[in-house]
Amino acid sequence: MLEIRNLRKAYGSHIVLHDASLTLRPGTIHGLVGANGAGKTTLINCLYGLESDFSGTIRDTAGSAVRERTGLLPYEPYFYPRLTGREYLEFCLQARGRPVVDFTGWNQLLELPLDQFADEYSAGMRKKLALLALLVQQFNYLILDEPFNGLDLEANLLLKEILKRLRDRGTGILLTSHILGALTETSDEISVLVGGRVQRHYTAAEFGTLENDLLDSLHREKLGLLKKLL
Ligand SMILES: Nc1ncnc2c1ncn2[C@@H]1O[C@H](COP(=O)(O)OP(=O)(O)OP(=O)(O)O)[C@@H](O)[C@H]1O
Repeated sequence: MLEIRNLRKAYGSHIVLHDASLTLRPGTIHGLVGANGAGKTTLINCLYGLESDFSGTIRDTAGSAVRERTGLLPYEPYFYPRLTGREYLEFCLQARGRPVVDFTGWNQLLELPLDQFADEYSAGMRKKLALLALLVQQFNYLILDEPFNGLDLEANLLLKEILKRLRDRGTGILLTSHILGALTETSDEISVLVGGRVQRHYTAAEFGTLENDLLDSLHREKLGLLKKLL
């Protein structure tokens, strides 16, 4: 399991995460929702070791460093200039000391022009390439920051199916999305980040309540304001 306990992270005087706790279990898809700026990416970056200077505990209960058995899809994947898609994939594997594998099978699904420069890919293609680099590595855990964002309809459907199959094979997947349907269709549990804390945790049986809770707060606050404006 990956465990986050009482995570507190501030940028200067701005406290982003106050006391966030979350567990990612093997064989589970765990959705993380929260408003823009709620701290989802910050939480992910702390979990993956991209941020330091936080308090609380973050650990892989198997005893290894989180990064060793975990792959990260960042919100905006970065590619070195003048590196083809294929070279990027090879680079990712070699950087982790893994053998270079044949990408053909996975790329029949994702259909990327692997011999073009990755920094010239469209936004959706960039996301697919970063995903492909994770899929060929067989991680125990995946952390996916907005994986559906920018993907076309077919790739969206495909990704949902890929995630479910990985989950069924034992992978623990933490994913963020602003598309509630994408989360409720794929996740086994969803945590809601509000005010720097996991305000509530919903099991799949409670997803109907989650939608109602979100709609309720929208109706109470923003739709009331909108009525005054329009
Ligand atoms: N490097 C940084 N320096 C200063 N403040 C930062 C930094 N990174 C994030 N923040 C602030 O932390 C807060 C949380 O940002 P974060 O990107 O984690 O939110 P998020 O929930 O992922 O948002 P979104 O849904 O818009 O992607 C924001 O107020 C943001 O301005």
